[in-house]
Amino acid sequence: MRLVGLTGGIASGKSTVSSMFKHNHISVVDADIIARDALKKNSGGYKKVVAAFGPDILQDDGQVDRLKLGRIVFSDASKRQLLNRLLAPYISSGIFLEIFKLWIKGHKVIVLDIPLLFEAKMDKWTKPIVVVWVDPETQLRRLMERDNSTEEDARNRINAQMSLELKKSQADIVIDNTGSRQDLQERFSEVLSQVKRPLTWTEFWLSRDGALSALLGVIIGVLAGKKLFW
Ligand SMILES: CC(C)(COP(=O)(O)OP(=O)(O)OC[C@H]1O[C@@H](n2cnc3c(N)ncnc32)[C@H](O)[C@@H]1O)[C@@H](O)C(=O)NCCC(=O)NCCS
Ligand SMILES: Nc1ncnc2c1ncn2[C@@H]1O[C@H](COP(=O)(O)OP(=O)(O)OP(=O)(O)O)[C@@H](O)[C@H]1O
Repeated sequence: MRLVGLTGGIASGKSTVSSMFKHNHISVVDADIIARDALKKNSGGYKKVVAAFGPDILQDDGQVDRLKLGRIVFSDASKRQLLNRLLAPYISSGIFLEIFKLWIKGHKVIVLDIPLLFEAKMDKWTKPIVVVWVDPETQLRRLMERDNSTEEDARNRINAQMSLELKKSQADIVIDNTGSRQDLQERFSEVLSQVKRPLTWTEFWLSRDGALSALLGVIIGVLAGKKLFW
């Protein structure tokens, strides 16, 4: 099994690239969706977060007001670390559960779309690591346009993450998404062929089919050994 890490900065284009993988029938595990589930009303993560941040972060319907919580944690590093600490166990177990479900189904290449791949030290599980990079001005403009946010809010969110330059330096593959969507599509086609190249032996043994072949080999070996000795 090949676990491809897909990461980048906020609004650098991870979800756009992730949709391209899905269109090409490659499974994607989306950490943002798992993180959203971890904050759903009455879940374990929700209870811990409400206990720590107080009922002021709730909407009238009892759900977490994500905009409000976002404003708090993206402008205060210690509160952000607290939120990360509370949700991390739910997010990582959610990611591993999704990987396991796809492994059972026999998927051989799985893309992990994890914004905080490096920050959460999950990069050690993935190879290759694809970083979607964008120049700082384009990143700020796209973020403000997409979220309809002020420059201050957008800068706070960008500064809450490890620098995109550092992420780029630790990548196996960099996708520069500063240009047009057409440019991105062209670069994506090159990356897709790298991601889909044949599995290495190690990756094969880690896949469901590889593990079953190994098990079958052991069973045949044991049976053949028994026949020889009895
Ligand atoms: C603070 C929250 C409620 C804000 O929700 P909101 O709907 O406004 O944003 P959303 O969840 O869609 O995240 C948008 C982007 O923000 C960035 N981001 C999210 N959480 C963090 C964080 N803790 N630190 C740095 N960047 C973050 C990511 O690039 C993400 O793609 C939410 O982001 C959250 O619960 N974050 C903590 C969980 C987490 O770490 N998520 C990232 C998954 S690896
Ligand atoms: N090449 C491009 N040209 C123009 N707009 C783009 C391009 N790529 C992405 N966008 C737009 O930029 C915005 C950010 O992209 P996207 O949502 O894919 O980023 P992201 O990295 O997934 O963000 P987040 O970290 O918040 O999840 C979106 O509005 C998207 O439509």
